[in-house]
Amino acid sequence: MKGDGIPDFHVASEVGALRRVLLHRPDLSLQRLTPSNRHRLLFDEVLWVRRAREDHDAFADVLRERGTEVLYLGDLLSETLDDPAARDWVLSERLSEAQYGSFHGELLRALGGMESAQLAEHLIGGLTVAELPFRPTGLWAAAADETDFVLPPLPNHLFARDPSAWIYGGVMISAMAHPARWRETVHLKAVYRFHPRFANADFHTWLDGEAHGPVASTIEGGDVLVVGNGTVLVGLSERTDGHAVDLLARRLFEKNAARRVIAVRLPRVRAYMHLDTVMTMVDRDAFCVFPEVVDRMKAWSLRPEVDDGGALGVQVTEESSLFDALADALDLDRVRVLTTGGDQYQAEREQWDDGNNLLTLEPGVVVAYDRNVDTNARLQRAGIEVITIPGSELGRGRGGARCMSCPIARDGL
Ligand SMILES: NC(=O)NCCC[C@H](N)C(=O)O
Repeated sequence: MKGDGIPDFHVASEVGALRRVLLHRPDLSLQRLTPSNRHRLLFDEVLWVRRAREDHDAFADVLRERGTEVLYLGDLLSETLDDPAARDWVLSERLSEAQYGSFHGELLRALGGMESAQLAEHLIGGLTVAELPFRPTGLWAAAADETDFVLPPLPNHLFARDPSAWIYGGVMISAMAHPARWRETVHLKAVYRFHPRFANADFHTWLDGEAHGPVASTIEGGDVLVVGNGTVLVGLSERTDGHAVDLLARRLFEKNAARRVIAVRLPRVRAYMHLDTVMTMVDRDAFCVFPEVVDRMKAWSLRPEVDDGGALGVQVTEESSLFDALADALDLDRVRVLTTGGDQYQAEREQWDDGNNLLTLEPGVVVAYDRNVDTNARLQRAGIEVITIPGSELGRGRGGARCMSCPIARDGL
């Protein structure tokens, strides 16, 4: 708890005043995105990085002007690496002997000797053969070009929402679905375990980024909405499956952090990779949704259930209406459903450009990309204050204001 009386780490809702948020400023990793590697790295286009950085700074300014403390992952990781134990842990997680065989030891020594800021920059931004301070040996090195990556760039750190998510009094480290994003969670784990700001703080770790059980299952933060009042809404999507949600629900129920998890099933396609690409909460009683997908989603409620032997289980009940279930969970008569703007073509375009992916700063105040004019106008007509930021560069990796932010302290409803 800081002097402002707000818990450092507690996210009690989707729309209560946003107090602290984690962002990642566009960096070296995006400079290494090319037409030939962008698909593997889950981007649809390359970015004009300088402009993306300016636009991202404008986003951070909006947050600060509204009283939100902005933390940057690059800074936190660099500060974390000042601790020798943290540095050893990160390097041992990132570099296995199996992967780097012939020059593993030399690489460990080279990275271990870097300044923290430089090491953080390369862990996120990648390291090329040309940047190695030694001549690597072995077949891989003999066959590699100077521009090949020894450490791959991780441009999707821009989308801070996904590798970890704060849910009530704890954090979920995601089990990421795509190899291009697997390594991100090492950095988040290191920060939450070792950084002085987090290391001695009192919070739960709901999931630790492991593969869950015999069937490897995955979950990402973009699928998790902390709707409040003891409820969490989770998407079963291209990235998140039911095993991980079952486990998350059980962990939340064990600590009485939540009473209900509502799960919805999305089509498994890239345009709707996470729930927050088609649905975000914008006010105490309102959601902004892409109806073509959301209207067809099946929904289930998960609640804690204690058996005769006293063991905690999870009871699953199918819901007939997602929005009735949400109204019930939020103690409302009904919720308002605000849809993507424009005709059918424009709505599909605006969904693709993250028109529904809004970051709510307080009830009824959202940050949105400027380009989604029809959706933004519709929100304004419904009484929502829309603060716009430029989206033409930042949106090229398919993420909006919500995707680019990881709230770590937020008030309740
Ligand atoms: N929550 C989100 O929807 N995040 C957007 C992630 C975009 C990133 N390029 C990805 O494909 O994982």
